[in-house]
Amino acid sequence: RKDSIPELGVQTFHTDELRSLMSHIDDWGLDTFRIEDLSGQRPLTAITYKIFQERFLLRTYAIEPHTLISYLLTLEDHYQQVPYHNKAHGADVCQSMHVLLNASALDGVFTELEIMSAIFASAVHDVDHPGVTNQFLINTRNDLAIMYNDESVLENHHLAVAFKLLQADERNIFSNLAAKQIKTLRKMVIDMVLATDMSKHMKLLADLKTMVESKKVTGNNIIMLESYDDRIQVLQNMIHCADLSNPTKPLDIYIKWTDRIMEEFWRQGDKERDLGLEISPMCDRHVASVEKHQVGFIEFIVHPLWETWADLVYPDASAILETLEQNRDWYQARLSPPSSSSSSTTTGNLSNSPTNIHIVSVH
Ligand SMILES: COc1ccc(C2=NN(C3CCN(c4nc(N)nc5ccccc45)CC3)C(=O)[C@@H]3CC=CC[C@H]23)cc1OC
Ligand SMILES: [Mg+2]
Ligand SMILES: [Zn+2]
Repeated sequence: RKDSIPELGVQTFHTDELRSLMSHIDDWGLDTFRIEDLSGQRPLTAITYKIFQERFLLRTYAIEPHTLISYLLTLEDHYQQVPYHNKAHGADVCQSMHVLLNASALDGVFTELEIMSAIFASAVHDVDHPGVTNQFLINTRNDLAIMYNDESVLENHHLAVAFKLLQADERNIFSNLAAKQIKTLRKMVIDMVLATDMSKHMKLLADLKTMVESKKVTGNNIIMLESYDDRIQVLQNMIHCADLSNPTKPLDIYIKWTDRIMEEFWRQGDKERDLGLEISPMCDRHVASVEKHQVGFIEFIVHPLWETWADLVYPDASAILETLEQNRDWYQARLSPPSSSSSSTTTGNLSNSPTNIHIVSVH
């Protein structure tokens, strides 16, 4: 083929800066937003291509670079332009999964095929997300809810789109895998993406806690996973952790994700208001309590999950848990009215970075 692939997989006017950023692909807290800007709005293609190269997956599975780029560009184009569940989120969860897979407690635990399945599942896990919840699709009798009988409607749709895109020869990155490998990969990807439905959260967490209590490790603290059920359960919790990793990232990055999810929830609330439907939790922009929602999200969902994950892979996720607790304290501090002698009030958009908050004293 004549048209050669650019070094970083995407056309960019900032090759040096993008190359430098991509050299931090193994780091927690990689700035996905910066990569989105430097990659010509192709964060998912740039990040996933880099991870496939870094893990030698193109060589191991005889994947043609053109084919991988063609699949990734098309996949990326099928992420909708919604505030949060867009291609930048897909790229972020993919890179977060890549880092989680590098935990030393998981050294040599997963096969190459399981690793490729996890990276692929993360990259595709929210493709064609319409920016509304499963409950909204069910309540409005959306075609997708009819198609999937109200069960994990979005997650089933993401999977169907991801696998349909593989059917074109020029995009079939798994064309050189053995039939059995394709069968195994397909099952694992389905099991992982279906596990990103928040309605599965409590069961996932309960099973993870049970696994931690009965944890079996080798001499050098590497986890032993005998059955498929144990192996897929850990992979399901990993993609779930990656999907719920925003509050564990550096504060300035976390705040940007919060701004995006709130705008997406508020747009859903606007639709519900217009339709005369009850406005879903956190979706009413006229009763915005962004800080309260973040503290609740961390207290009830994110921290219990990450605390359990940190137990399983101890001590690998300890620093991540530390950042999560600091970020929770930051939002918590913004909750209580500023305690000062003169009554004072805060103005400006509370959920912005700290520098944007002006505390003025009102007499
Ligand atoms: C950065 O900030 C966020 C990022 C993602 C999400 C996400 N939120 N959720 C749900 C989570 C639980 N929710 C709560 N509902 C009810 N009634 N009460 C609650 C009380 C306290 C906390 C949560 C809830 C409903 C929404 C998804 O389903 C998204 C899709 C998949 C993964 C996570 C996403 C939320 C964020 O901040 C709130
Ligand atoms: Mg999802
Ligand atoms: Zn997601």
